[in-house]
Amino acid sequence: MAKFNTPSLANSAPNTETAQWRDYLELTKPKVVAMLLLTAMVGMCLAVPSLPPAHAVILGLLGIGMQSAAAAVFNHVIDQRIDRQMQRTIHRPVAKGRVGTSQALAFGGLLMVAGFALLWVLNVLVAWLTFASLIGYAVVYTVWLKHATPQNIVIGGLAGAMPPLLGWVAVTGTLDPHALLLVMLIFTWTPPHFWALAIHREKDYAKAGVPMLPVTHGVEFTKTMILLYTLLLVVVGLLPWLAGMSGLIYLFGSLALNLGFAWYAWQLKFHDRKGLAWQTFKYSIWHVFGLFVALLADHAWRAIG
Ligand code: HEM
Ligand SMILES: CC(C)=CCC/C(C)=C/CC/C(C)=C/COP(=O)(O)OP(=O)(O)O
Repeated sequence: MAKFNTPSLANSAPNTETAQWRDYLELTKPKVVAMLLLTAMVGMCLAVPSLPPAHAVILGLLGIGMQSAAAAVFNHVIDQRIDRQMQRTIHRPVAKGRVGTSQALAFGGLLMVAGFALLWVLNVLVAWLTFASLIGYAVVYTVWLKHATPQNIVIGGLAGAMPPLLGWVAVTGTLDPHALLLVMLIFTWTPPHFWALAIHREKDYAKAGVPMLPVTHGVEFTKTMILLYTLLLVVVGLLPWLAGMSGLIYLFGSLALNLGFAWYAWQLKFHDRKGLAWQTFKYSIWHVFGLFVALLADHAWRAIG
């Protein structure tokens, strides 16, 4: 059994370069947070028959965005040692020492408190649920799950899947089963999204001693899991339509996107070629974007129709 690393802040890199504002922006994982905010906004729009109130949209997106960004900053601090061991992450601001651990913690702390306060103004439920997601990603996933089990990203994926529900609660102040269907979509999407990348970067994870599925169970098994999850996604993708939450625009949009993802996964499993795992990962990002745009377009069409 291989020995896997546990996180530690020891062995910090010397602070040899000066931090720039771009380094602080990078710490927040801006593209990931932008996608999380799109899913949150779709949750807000689907929560009400017409347009959600402007103050809930503005405060909600700011608060969810700041808390997500804070979680990403804490992830950089906690992961700095493994980030230094992987080609993909070696140049990150904390790993390289351009931003010190205390500066990053202060920056993350500020975002966390400000984000929590903004959401608290909206309603207590959204403030606590968003904070729980932050803890889920920054502490439960990054500190513990990531190093404990190859199911790390399946369980930890719940935090990243929460924003549509958070957006929904920001607007209504209550939990609704329809919002859980949106969470299920991202929850099922996350394993093929990440494992495609993990196959492409398998050596990085092996070197850093992180027990990702391709490292612990091999690439072939991981490809089978990717295929199974994309097939499951085809089924889960039908639920918003079956539940009457979304109409035909969503149904056909999601079927096309989900079958496209399953096709990539099939190729990866049975007709792999150089670079296909990376292409599958890239597809997953356009896929989740398209899926939530389809939900939004469908909702808008039904609202004006
Ligand atoms: C536990 C759950 C997740 C894991 C482990 C994960 C993992 C990753 C990793 C490692 C990357 C970096 C790839 C690179 O360096 O090029 C990435 C990129 C990305 N992920 Fe995820 N992800 C998760 C959830 C999500 C969610 C929920 C979303 C949004 C709905 C998302 C959206 C993105 C986007 C947009 C990128 C591209 C970022 C860029 O190009 O800078 N991810 N993901
Ligand atoms: C409040 C709230 C909704 C919190 C969720 C925040 C958040 C940024 C979720 C995205 C998940 C993600 C990018 C995981 C990758 O982490 P990784 O450490 O495996 O990847 P890395 O090696 O690229 O850092």
